[in-house]
Amino acid sequence: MFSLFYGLWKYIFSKTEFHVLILGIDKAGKTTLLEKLKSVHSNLEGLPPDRIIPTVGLNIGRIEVANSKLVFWDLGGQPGLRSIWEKYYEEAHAVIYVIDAACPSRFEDAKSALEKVLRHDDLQGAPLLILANKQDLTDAASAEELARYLDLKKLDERVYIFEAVSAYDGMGIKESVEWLVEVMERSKRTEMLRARAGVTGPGA
Ligand SMILES: Nc1nc2c(ncn2[C@@H]2O[C@H](COP(=O)(O)OP(=O)(O)OP(=O)(O)O)[C@@H](O)[C@H]2O)c(=O)[nH]1
Ligand SMILES: [Mg+2]
Repeated sequence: MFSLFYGLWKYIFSKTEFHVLILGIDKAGKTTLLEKLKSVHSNLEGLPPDRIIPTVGLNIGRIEVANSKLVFWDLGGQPGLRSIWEKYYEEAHAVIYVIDAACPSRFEDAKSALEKVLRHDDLQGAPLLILANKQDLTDAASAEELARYLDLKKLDERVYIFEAVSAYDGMGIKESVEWLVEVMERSKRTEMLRARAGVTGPGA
């Protein structure tokens, strides 16, 4: 009896943990975004932009939003490091794909790297948040312009959105994370990952 109540208590009060991959080509602003996410959503001060160096390994950031814990995995985007991305796909609930919206000469590279991510079987059904970053710069493309440019095919049933953000001043970041949490909570991908981890209802 006790274990039934304990199971129920745990089920109701434990926060769901979501793993979110932050991908994008080098210099898109992924690590700067991660640091801003931490300062917007927790009391922790993130690293200031001038202390951030290009990522070679993995940066991890944790925040809590409403009833959920989010663990972000930020990977390096240099061409030689992109082959590491797929090692994290299986465990990811969702993907944030960051693009430097002020650098049109790299849109093609960003597009083909994203298409490759979307083709991978291990990311099937993962919700996708595409960020048109660096909106603080006057020549940055808007979310709509970027969406038109990328003209993504093969999104099939995937839930996705384009958002305009600035990892410098924080524009659009709160709304983006709220969207992500909402879609992850009701995504089939989350159900699938839960089932695989053996997490079920109160009896578990
Ligand atoms: N103006 C502006 N610059 C930004 C913004 N976000 C990042 N940057 C700058 O863009 C450059 C690259 O930022 P990073 O966060 O290191 O980029 P990254 O995507 O993590 O790069 P890799 O780790 O090499 O994959 C740095 O000079 C940042 O200061 C932004 O929102 N606005
Ligand atoms: Mg980085």
